[in-house]
Amino acid sequence: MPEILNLPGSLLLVGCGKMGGALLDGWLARGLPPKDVFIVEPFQAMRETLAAKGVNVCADESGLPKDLRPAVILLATKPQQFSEALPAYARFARPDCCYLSVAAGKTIAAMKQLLGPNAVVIRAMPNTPAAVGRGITVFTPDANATEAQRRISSELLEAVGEVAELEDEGLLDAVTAVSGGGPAYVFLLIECLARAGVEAGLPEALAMQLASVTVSGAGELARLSAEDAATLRRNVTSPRGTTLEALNVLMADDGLQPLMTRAIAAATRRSRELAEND
Ligand SMILES: NC(=O)C1=CN([C@@H]2O[C@H](COP(=O)(O)OP(=O)(O)OC[C@H]3O[C@@H](n4cnc5c(N)ncnc54)[C@H](O)[C@@H]3O)[C@@H](O)[C@H]2O)C=CC1
Ligand SMILES: O=C(O)[C@@H]1CCC=N1
Repeated sequence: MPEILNLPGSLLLVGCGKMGGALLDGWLARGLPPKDVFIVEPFQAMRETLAAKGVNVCADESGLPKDLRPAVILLATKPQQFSEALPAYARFARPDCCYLSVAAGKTIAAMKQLLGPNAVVIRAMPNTPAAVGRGITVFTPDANATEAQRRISSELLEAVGEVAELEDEGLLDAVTAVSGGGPAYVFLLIECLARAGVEAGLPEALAMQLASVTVSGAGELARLSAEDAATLRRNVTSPRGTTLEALNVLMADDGLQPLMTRAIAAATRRSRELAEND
């Protein structure tokens, strides 16, 4: 795990909802000192929860210390809140400060329009398993980001999971569809598997336990095994056995693949739309 205690300044979080909170929890669990974290969060109940973690919290930008010099500013409001929220943070735009955005769709160019042309912006797409150190983030740095800023951003993100850097920012819309939203599809799979179990006669609590433990166990096996997903699937599928009957349904021409392809195309399209419109 990389050392994240050596940020050359404080960390400012703008918006600490589900994604900002997942990253924060991951960083705090990995030793980021709460006193070095400043958070702007308008939702009062959330501020109270955050204050209990020992971080510095305020309701808007005017509550930040005047001499604050953040090394990294995490932008984690909804994309629809960017036009209103970001201009207040333009004053931090200096070569030694980078803005790390996790917003779906919002391009580096669009953010620089709100933060000023000299702002160093890194566009990232993480996912909520970051909260338990098992996220995956893909990021694209602004052309003006220094090597040190790329490294700091990468190390922060590596502290909560795997990281890949992409030169082609245009691919981040597909990344958003696949891994940004991916946990939601997996949770839906758990829900569907459990519901189907109930419909097959199982008690609800047992069906949910079976579905949830099976999905996390299969995920862990896929992660740790030297075999690829298709081989692991075949390993479960006995000739003339039970799994084959289910897979014949799921792998039919109108089965899971065309459905998933359509779902990912729809999310990718929406991410592209968010660049311009709300
Ligand atoms: N939820 C997820 O799984 C993922 C979300 N994202 C991105 O993360 C960003 C945040 O999404 P969520 O955490 O899901 O939304 P959220 O609604 O849970 O969090 C947004 C937070 O921003 C706060 N906020 C609103 N206006 C603000 C302002 N002017 N200044 C400071 N804070 C403000 C809200 O009170 C809220 O707590 C979005 O841009 C989304 O695209 C990216 C990857 C995954
Ligand atoms: O649904 C969304 O727009 C965000 C981006 C990826 C996951 N949640």
